[in-house]
Amino acid sequence: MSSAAALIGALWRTSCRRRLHGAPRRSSDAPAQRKLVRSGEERKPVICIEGNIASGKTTCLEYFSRTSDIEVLTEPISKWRDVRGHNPLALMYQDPARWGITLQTYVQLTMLDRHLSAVAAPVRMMERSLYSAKYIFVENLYRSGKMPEVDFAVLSEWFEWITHNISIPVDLIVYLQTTPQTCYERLKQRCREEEKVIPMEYLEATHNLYEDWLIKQTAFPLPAPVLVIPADHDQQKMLQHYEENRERILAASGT
Ligand SMILES: Nc1ncnc2c1ncn2[C@@H]1O[C@H](COP(=O)(O)OP(=O)(O)O)[C@@H](O)[C@H]1O
Ligand SMILES: Cc1cn([C@H]2C[C@H](O)[C@@H](COP(=O)(O)O)O2)c(=O)[nH]c1=O
Repeated sequence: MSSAAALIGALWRTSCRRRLHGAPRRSSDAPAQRKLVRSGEERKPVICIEGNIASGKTTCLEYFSRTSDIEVLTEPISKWRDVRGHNPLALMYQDPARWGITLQTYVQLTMLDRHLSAVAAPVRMMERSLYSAKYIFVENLYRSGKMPEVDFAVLSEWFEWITHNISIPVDLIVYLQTTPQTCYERLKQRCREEEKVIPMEYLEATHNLYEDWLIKQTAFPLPAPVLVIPADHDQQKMLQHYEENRERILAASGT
């Protein structure tokens, strides 16, 4: 893993970010805490694009990559479909109780690697995050009874160790808010082989978890403020929405 190597020689530092009065608790709010950070690098703003499966995240990232000096990191889905000749994504959809832990362990590793990789441009935009992998997908497998408790416990221990000991800065979450119906239609249109078995109920469950996390803000800590962009519209209208929100997105990221 390229970025894991970046941790070698990492420094311990004291994180002193304070919580705004009345703001929802964020996962970075722990009292002054020593965390591993990448050494010798200027910290650049990180924006995570979040949203349900097939909500339009990749399309949004493509648009920004064409029109701004932004480094775009899409999800490492090609790795989830091929790790040394195995396809943990397909295996998980075929038998979630058996392979959910396998996929989610690998997702956690590859998302961590994304967060820790060197940032080339002034701003980074990345698709999803270590946080949504845990709060949406692991949580969904567990709550739906498809992940054994012991697998959930091991993944949770890993997640908590990582987030307590490694600095994973996120400056803004952009939530592409769709209905599950919209995602279902776009999913069918995209026609990814592994996802042909996904029923509407699955998209409803992941949608509800996203809403609890990012809209109601009741489920899990927020790693950053949230900007909501309604995303049920056609592509043309979505590009307009991105344009209207460009300054807010870049301002919120501190540029
Ligand atoms: N606003 C939109 N209206 C209709 N189809 C869309 C829209 N945005 C994306 N799509 C299509 O929906 C599918 C899923 O979009 P994608 O950007 O891959 O979503 P995600 O990355 O969130 O899974 C793709 O086939 C894409 O071309
Ligand atoms: C993060 C994450 C993703 N998945 C699955 C869900 C989808 O089938 C793909 C991602 O596709 P998207 O169109 O980019 O949403 O990966 C998963 O099962 N577990 C995860 O943690």
